[in-house]
Order: sequence, then C-alpha cells, then structure tokens
Amino acid sequence: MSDLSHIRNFSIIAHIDHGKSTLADRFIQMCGGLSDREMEAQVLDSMDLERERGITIKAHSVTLHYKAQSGKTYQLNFIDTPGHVDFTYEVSRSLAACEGALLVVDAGQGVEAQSVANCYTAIEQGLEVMPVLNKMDLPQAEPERVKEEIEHIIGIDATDAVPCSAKSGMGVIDVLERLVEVIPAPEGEIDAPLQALIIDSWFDNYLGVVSLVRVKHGRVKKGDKILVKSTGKVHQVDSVGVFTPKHTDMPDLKAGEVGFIIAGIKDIHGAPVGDTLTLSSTPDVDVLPGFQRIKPQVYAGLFPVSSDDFEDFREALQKLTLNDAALQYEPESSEALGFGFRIGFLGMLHMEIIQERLEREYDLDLITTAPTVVFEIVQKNGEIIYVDNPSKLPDLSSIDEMREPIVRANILVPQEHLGNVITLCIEKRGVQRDMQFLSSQVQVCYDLPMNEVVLDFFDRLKSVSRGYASLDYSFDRFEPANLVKLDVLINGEKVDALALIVHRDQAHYKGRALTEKMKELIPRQMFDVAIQAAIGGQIVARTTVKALRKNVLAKCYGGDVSRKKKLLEKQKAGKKRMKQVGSVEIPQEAFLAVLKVDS
Ligand SMILES: Nc1nc2c(ncn2[C@@H]2O[C@H](COP(=O)(O)OP(=O)(O)OP(=O)(O)O)[C@@H](O)[C@H]2O)c(=O)[nH]1
Repeated sequence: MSDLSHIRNFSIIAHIDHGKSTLADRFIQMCGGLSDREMEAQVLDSMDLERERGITIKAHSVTLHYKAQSGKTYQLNFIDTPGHVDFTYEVSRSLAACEGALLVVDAGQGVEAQSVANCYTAIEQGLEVMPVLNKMDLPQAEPERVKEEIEHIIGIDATDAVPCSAKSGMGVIDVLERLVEVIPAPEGEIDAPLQALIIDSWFDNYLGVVSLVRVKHGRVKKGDKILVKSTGKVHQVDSVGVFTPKHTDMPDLKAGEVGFIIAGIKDIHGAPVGDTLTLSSTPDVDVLPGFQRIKPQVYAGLFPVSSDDFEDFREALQKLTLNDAALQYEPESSEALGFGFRIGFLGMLHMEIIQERLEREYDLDLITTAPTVVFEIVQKNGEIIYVDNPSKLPDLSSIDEMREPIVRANILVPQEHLGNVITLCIEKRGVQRDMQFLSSQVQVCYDLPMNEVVLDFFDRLKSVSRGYASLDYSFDRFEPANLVKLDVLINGEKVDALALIVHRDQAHYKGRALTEKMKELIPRQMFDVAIQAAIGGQIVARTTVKALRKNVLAKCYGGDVSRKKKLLEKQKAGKKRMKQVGSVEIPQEAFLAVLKVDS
C-alpha cells in the first residue's frame, strides 16, 4: 500500500456569498502559496467577469503545504466550487476528486437552500462533510442557532462545527487542524497502472488543452504517452504540475494527487471532462465513472449582428465549450435574423455570462432571442419530439398533446416572508408539496412549471423576501399543459425569432403586455410600425410605433464639424445591436421584451 496519509483532497461548498473564496484565499495566505504582494483581492476568482460579479463560476484547484501542530506536513489539494443554483453540476464534478468537503455556512445568515443541495451531493458521493461557521466577526453571528439549522435541515452532526472568520483570519488555523484530522486521506496504488479522471479541461491559447485531473492510481510524468480512453488517441505529455495557485511544473503527479496535465492536445474535444486517462502501455485500465451529461434547461438563439461574424462566432463557441461542458449549441437559421446558433444554458445567469464572454473576449456583437425551456410534444402519429425553439413547433393540427417541464423547488425562507413567497408561487402556477416549520426558517417545497422558474423567479423570490429566501430546484417531469404559440408580427410579417410558447390562460395578457413593451423598445422609424401578437390566425393585441424622422443633426447649431461627427458616430454605435427585420430596425432589448413583462 502506498503511503498517501499526508494528502487531503477537499472542496469547499457553500451558498453564494457565504465566504468560500475568502476562506480559500486565507488558506493560500497561511500556507504560503503566494506572497502578500502577489495576493490579489480574490485570487481564485480569476476571470474578470467573476471578479466583477463577485461569484465563482469555474471550479479551480489549489495545492498547498500545511505544517500541522503535530509537526506533520500535509499536502492540501482543494477545489473551489461555484455557489449559484445554475452551476450545481460543477459542484458534483469537483466533489468527485475529493474525500471531504468543508460546508461553509454564514453564521449570521444560516443555512440556505443551495448549501443543502450541495451537501446532499457530497454525502451521496461518500464524502466526509465538515461544517464551518464563517463570519463569526459579525455582531449578528448566531452560532448556536446555525448549528441547530445544520442539524435540522441538512441532518449532519454540527456539534464540532468550527467557528471562524475568513475575513479577519480568526479560527482559520482551527479549520485547517480539524480538516487534516477528520477528512480521510485518499486511497490508491502508486505502482499500479495510471488511472486518472479529468475533472476539468480548458483551452489555453499558448499551451493548448490543459486538463485538471485527479490521479486515482499510478503516476504520470513529462514524456509519458497517455491514452485518452474515450477517443482512443495517444498524446505525449509536455508537462504536469499543480496550481499553488501559480502554475507550477512538477516532476510527476502520483496516486491521490490533483493537478494539471498538458499533452499538446490541440483539438478541443480531445480531453473531455469526465474521461479517464491512462498510459498507452496499459490500455486495458478500467474507465472511471464519469459525470452525468448535463442537460441545459434554457435555450436561446444567438445571432451575429453582422453575418460576416458567423465563422468567428462558431470558433468562439467551440472554444467556450471546452471550458464549459454544460454549453451546448447547434446551428440555427432564422428568416428574420439569418444564421446563428441555438444555445442551451443551465439557467439565466449562465446565459448572461456566456453572452458577455462572447462579447468581451471574442469581440462579437450578438442578438439574443427570448430564452425558452424544452417542451415535450406528442404528435398525432404517436411520435414524441422535444422542442427548444417556439418557431419549430409543429402545426397545431398535428399535435396530440403538449407537455411542459415541471421542477421540484425547495425554498428556505424566514417565517415573516412566507406569505409573500407562497403568493409568488401561486402566481407562477405552483403546487405546494410540503411545508416544514423549523426554528427560524420555513422549508417549503413546490412543483412549478420550469418556464415560470427559469426566467425571473429567482429575482422575484429575492425581492419579495427582501433577499432572505433561498432556492434550489431540479427537473422533475413533463406534464400535459394547455400551451399555445404566440406569434409576433411586425408590419404584418411574422417574425420567427420573436415567437413564444405560453400557457393559454396567459396568452392574451402576455400578448398585450409584450406588444406594449415592444412599442417602448422599438425606436421610431420613418414610417409607422405595427406590432401585433397572434395565436394561430387570431390577432390578440396590437400597438403602433408612430413614424418620426430622427435627425440627430438638428440639435447642432453653428456648424461645429467635430461635434457633428461625434454625434453621428454615437448614433452609429447605438445602431450596432440592432437587426434589420424586413424594413424595420429592431434593437436587442425588443427581442428580450418578454423578460421585462410581469406575468
Ligand atoms: N464580515 C465578514 N465578511 C466576510 C467573511 N468571509 C467573507 N466575507 C465577505 O462576504 C462576501 C462574500 O465572500 P466570498 O468569499 O466572495 O463568497 P463566496 O461564497 O466565495 O461567493 P461566490 O464565490 O460568489 O460563490 C465578501 O464581501 C467577503 O468579504 C467573514 O468571515 N466576515
């Protein structure tokens, strides 16, 4: 048996904002991973976007050396995980590389729905879960109440939960001491054939594909020929190493360790997440259980404003999918918007992030259509199809039954906001399944149409509960529903990219609200623009954007040429995110008008 007793592989799981990244930074600082000068505010949240939004999107690993009070030095490999409900799947991937997880709970805020969901994932995967009470420096910290919540809501023993403040550093040593004591060391044979699990892969412009792996058995070093089990391809290893968090080459990676492998893989599909690596000399090694393929929940069409950008767009998507296994896409053509891609996302936050990355990192100007869920359609001929694009809905005469996806939602909310949360759930066509009163919070469980949940439910829930309610949900089943397709016509022409699938009871109201909203968003043109909503052949709502000749130069007096130029340029830039549909220019916001309509 190889001696791996000095290794601890763990993840930090927590609800968003409970302090995972701050605690991780503390670990790095205390274990000397970086000098203070190198320590940025949040080293782990390295992507610009993450820093701006202050949330962790990708899971990152860091290897540190901790000299415990017993005198023994431990190798700590920890993997940061995202806390937002959209990214639950990344959590389960990170957990597959670990023997334990720190459950970080804000001692003022208490247990929130996402911590519960992630904690169950950890327990299911057989991990040792160690509770940590963070933010103990805050006057509102109530460790006893929160311990009770951990025991009641999650059902794990919290007697020995370690109090700390990631911000001030208080108690962080105790967290490390307890961690090396309670989290088990990995098991594995260094002398066995190589068997390594790819936890994450991303594309680096200089290095090619970099894969984060957990070595289960054996060892891998520079120069080795590795075999990617699913593709059957052999690659020569250029380097292996760890993040400290700096990229640091190592002589090898051994059983029990977590680190990166670079093997000159240029094809971005050459090292799929969840795959098993071995050496080409031991091709018969068993494949490790991978990860469940993630199904996107929300689909939207994305189209380049300029059709010349289509190939760049395709390339950008190819690169993004390597970093983001959840992203799925296929080409789509729209009569109104031309060639683009239908993209599947995990949720609205995921969609916003991808859209922003495409625009910032790849400098693309894109028009996004309204997001939709997937509907199950039973056709008269008995065939079942799945529709993720309202304009692709078959003719009503050939449809036997339409079914919508239903999610099971778990909500935790303090009692004083319960009434508002229930009202919201009813408004969203929810059916209550369970309600439990706990010491300080109420746990309510609802079945809700996914269509109602993915668009704005999370934001509405936060606003009706003053930010206190938390949510976790997952797909449960398809259920028959009275659905119709709502078409939008601009100057009498149906615009396929604006079609929606809605509940019949809401169709008239939605049609009216949508056309009203679009009237505000479509700028006046040189002619009247009629906006209509229709179900089948029946027009259910109509508004008109009155004609107006917008002459920006009228504002300029005295013939100041530079000012004139500036104004014209400004107008040109303002035009960028518009799409000419027939004779009408429609701005991006109008395509997403449905998101601004209260249901
Ligand atoms: N007072 C106090 N604030 C803390 C403590 N730990 C973290 N914070 C603050 O809480 C906020 C959220 O901390 P993060 O570490 O970014 O939270 P996170 O859980 O990593 O959040 P995501 O990365 O978005 O999932 C930040 O403003 C931190 O400064 C603490 O011990 N005490």
